[in-house]
Amino acid sequence: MKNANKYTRQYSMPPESSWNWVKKEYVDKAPIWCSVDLRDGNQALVVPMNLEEKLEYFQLLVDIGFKEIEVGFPAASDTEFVFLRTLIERDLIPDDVTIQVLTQSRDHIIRRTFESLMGAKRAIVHLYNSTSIAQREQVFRKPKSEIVEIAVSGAQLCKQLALETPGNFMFQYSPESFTGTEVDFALEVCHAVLDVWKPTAERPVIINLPSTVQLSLPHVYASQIEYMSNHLRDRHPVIVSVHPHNDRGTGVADAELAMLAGADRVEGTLFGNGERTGNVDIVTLALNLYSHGVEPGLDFENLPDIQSVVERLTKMQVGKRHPYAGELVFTAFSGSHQDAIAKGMKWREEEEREHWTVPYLPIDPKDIGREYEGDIIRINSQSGKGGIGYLLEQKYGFDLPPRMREDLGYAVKGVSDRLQKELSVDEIADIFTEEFVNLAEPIAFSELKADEGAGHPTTVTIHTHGQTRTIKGSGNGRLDAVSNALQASLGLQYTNLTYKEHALEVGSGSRAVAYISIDDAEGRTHWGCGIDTDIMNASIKALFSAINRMVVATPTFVVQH
Ligand SMILES: CC(=O)SCCNC(=O)CCNC(=O)[C@H](O)C(C)(C)COP(=O)(O)OP(=O)(O)OC[C@H]1O[C@@H](n2cnc3c(N)ncnc32)[C@H](O)[C@@H]1OP(=O)(O)O
Ligand SMILES: CC(C)C(=O)C(=O)O
Ligand SMILES: [Mg+2]
Repeated sequence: MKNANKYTRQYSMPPESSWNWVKKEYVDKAPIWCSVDLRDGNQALVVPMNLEEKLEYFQLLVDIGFKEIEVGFPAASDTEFVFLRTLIERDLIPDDVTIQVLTQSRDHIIRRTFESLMGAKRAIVHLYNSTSIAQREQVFRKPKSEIVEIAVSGAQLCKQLALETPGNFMFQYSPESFTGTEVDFALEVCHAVLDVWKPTAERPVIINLPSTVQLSLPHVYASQIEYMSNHLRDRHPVIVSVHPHNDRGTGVADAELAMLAGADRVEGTLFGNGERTGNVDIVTLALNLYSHGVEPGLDFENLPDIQSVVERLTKMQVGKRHPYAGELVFTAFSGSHQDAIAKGMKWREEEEREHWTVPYLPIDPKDIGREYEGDIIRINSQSGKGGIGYLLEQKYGFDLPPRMREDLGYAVKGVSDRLQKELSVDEIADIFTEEFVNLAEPIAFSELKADEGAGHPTTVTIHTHGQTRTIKGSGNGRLDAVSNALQASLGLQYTNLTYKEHALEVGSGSRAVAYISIDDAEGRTHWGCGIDTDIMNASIKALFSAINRMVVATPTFVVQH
């Protein structure tokens, strides 16, 4: 990059820092949440929401549990004005929800804002003007004293109109572009406004300190917030609020560190919609708290439904890697992650632990309405036996022996690699069936007859090379007898027969499944699986499957006729 010297840092550290927030390990209580989706989010949409869409969005925010909702900038347009009038006239604002409206510090805009509030039982009137060096120099072209005057005159008019308008009004002031403002000057403007509004315990004032544009690392913002919180005269009737944006990609960090530094309240939007790179994402903030065992006070138990409503109304898409909500954020494709997740889930079931500690999954996806199947483990050519076996067990009930999982794993990865695509559980089950289950080529099992006498004498009917044959054998059990008959009659050579069986509880009808491995003359292991309503037939089919895999893998072998 040739032009780095074109840029310089545009923020200032506060005159002093106590750094007390650094010593706090985590945020131990939820802040007061304020949604600004309907204002900051809406003003940044290519096509802002219409009346019906705003009404639906408002209801969504109420259902999630927001108690403070900035419903718009009523002086900005007819749609904004009519929306607020509709909320008031149709009595759509629940008693425990306070609406908030934004206004510039300009006479006619403040007056229009109060007109829009006629009949509201309660509201927060949010007044702002820009205070940063850049805005003072370039936009307003005014000295500090005149910037203070803009804020003070607006605050005075708000106070006067609040007295003249029926309803219960609370005030909020934002030194907009706070992060580009000298912190002491921001403090001076806020004090001037507070001197007009005179907050009390019964009627507190909100001082909102936005990172209108993120200019610094998050610890700088936290230090600025801490300084403001510590130096506001008469701090207690003041609610310190933050309003982070996300220009440097650290909106969440800004909000979290600001809470450690003394912020009582956070303004943000669902999934971070908002100007440029967006406002801070309240979903992420709330679920970050939740993942530390702190009740966030907002209900995201059905996040996928909330997301689809937001996407439909805003016509914006939530990214696939977006924290908590993105399609892929609980998904492990890679083998070692899948293996650890599968083992962690099993361990959790066995140990019955209270706290969630499954590797790679910061929270239980089920808590926010996500499914395990199709959400957590997905299979491509980077996947491993652990994940593949886990999926097959979860959906189809096959509890494969570990070494057989390995063989299946290679078969599945091979298909995914060849086709260059992800495979579904059903496709994995098809590969498993095709490659390992009830294989009947070149040797098919037909019938078993238990003969009389010691040593489990057995007659087996088989089909091979278009012929039906009857072969006999005996052994230390029925399966051993069948195996001996096959080895003696067909010239097969193998050793080390291993065996596992279980009932197949998934799916209709009760069936048994058996897994068998054999080692051929060169020491290679071949696995087979058999499924049948009868456990003995299942084992024999598993043996035939293993033998058939061995025969197919040994092109030089000829079945004796
Ligand atoms: C960081 C934020 O998100 S702040 C919120 C921003 N949101 C919006 O602006 C969305 C809604 N806004 C609008 O629809 C329009 O801006 C309106 C209707 C409010 C006002 O429209 P207009 O008066 O036509 O235009 P505009 O907003 O460009 O006004 C600019 C003037 O207001 C002044 N101004 C801007 N903001 C403020 C403020 N907060 N307080 C006082 N004066 C302000 C500017 O200095 C400029 O003054 P000038 O006329 O002397 O040059
Ligand atoms: C109006 C203010 C609070 C704002 O949206 C911002 O500064 O980002
Ligand atoms: Mg904003």
